[in-house]
Amino acid sequence: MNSINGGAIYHSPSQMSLIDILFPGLGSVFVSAQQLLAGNLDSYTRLFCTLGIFVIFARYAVRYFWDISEASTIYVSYYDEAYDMLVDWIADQPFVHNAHSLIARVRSTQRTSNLYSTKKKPVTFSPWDGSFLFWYKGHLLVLHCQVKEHREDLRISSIGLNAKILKSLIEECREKYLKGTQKKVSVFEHREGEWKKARLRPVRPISTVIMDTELKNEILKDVDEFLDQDMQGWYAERGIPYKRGYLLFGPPGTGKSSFSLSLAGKHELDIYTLQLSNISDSTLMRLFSELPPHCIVLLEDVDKAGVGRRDSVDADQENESKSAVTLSGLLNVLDGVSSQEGRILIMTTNHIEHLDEALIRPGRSDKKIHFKLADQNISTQLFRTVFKQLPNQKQCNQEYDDETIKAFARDFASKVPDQVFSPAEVLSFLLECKKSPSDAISCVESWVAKAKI
Ligand SMILES: Nc1ncnc2c1ncn2[C@@H]1O[C@H](COP(=O)(O)OP(=O)(O)OP(=O)(O)O)[C@@H](O)[C@H]1O
Repeated sequence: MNSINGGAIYHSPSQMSLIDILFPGLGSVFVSAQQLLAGNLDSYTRLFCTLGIFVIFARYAVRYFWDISEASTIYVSYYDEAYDMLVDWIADQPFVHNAHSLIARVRSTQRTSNLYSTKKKPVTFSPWDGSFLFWYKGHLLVLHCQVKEHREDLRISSIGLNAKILKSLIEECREKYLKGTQKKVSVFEHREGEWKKARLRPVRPISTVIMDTELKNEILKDVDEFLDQDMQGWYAERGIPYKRGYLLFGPPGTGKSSFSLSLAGKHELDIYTLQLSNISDSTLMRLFSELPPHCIVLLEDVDKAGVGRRDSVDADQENESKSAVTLSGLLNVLDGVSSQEGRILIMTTNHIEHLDEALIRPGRSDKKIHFKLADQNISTQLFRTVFKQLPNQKQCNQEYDDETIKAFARDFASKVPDQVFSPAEVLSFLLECKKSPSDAISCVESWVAKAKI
């Protein structure tokens, strides 16, 4: 109900709030319009009221025009890497600062440029759950963010039926993203049955993974050959599935995961990693069918999943409660047509003896690589890795030249018993003494004595 008192117009509160709920901002437009019509405002107030009405109507008009006009749209699913590309690009756009609905993320894994940020817990903002207008190369575009069950799908629209400008935007996002992920390995994990990029890891040079040199070269050559450009055709002509499998086995801390990551970095491949202990056969099948061509699939600790030896009844029963993936489910996936061509499978285990023969036979595990505890050679190389002189870096041990470090390394290694400590343990000790190679040598015997107890 309206009432007029001394020239002022009042609306009943319930009426105004209903208008505001249905059309945010429109209530105040009505008030201003009524006051204008009543003609009881001074000239400044009238000007402000007119401008206010114009702005608010313009906002509704743009939205209305957008809705009725023909628009081109590109949809980007949360589970597609294009989502990461777009979100990474959006976070740097000026329109983010004016967005009315934002999500704050601490060191989001999607962002590429924050990887080495020195700021503690950097927060990034992205538009969230709403529609946002922005200009791109002279075109007015709208970004729609739709939140569904804690995830968000994105849509970008432009006026007109030609999607060229949208494609050009996505291409720009892709280029920026690829620049940001250079010299890094993208690690994908499964989330709710879909692959999702979980993190970016810096490429670790394969030379820093210390193992038997001959064995390392043999594996690297095998992978090089497999990934050779002509190889896909070679396999196809012979009707052999184009895939390769490696089983890395050995005690914890011997470099199996490090080797897998380095290999991915060397060949610029992404890693798709799976813990078999928390997925079902059908999810496994689906995830394998969605792998891109040319990637590394890393199945870590396969012995811990429910895929132990068939002849071990106790182990099977114990495993059944731990995992929904069955041995036959895994074998089907490894052999099946759903497995992408050109994929490299790496399985790791601390207990090769717990694995079924079927899983480790050639064709599924083409090469079995034993990662061993540290011997003299590995200890020597680890020492040299920690204390080597690097150009353009502030050195902790500038007083020692390469020859001296080599001699120290031999001395150090002679004091570390063979096949007792993992490379991870030796490395951890060396890092404690990283400022002084001579301390490493003088303290190693007492460390060995203590660590062996
Ligand atoms: N052979 C090695 N050469 C260089 N560094 C190594 C080596 N082995 C282990 N390390 C170091 O030890 C740490 C643990 O290694 P990693 O995770 O690769 O071992 P793993 O064999 O995969 O262990 P797990 O079986 O427990 O998964 C890493 O930080 C890595 O740098």
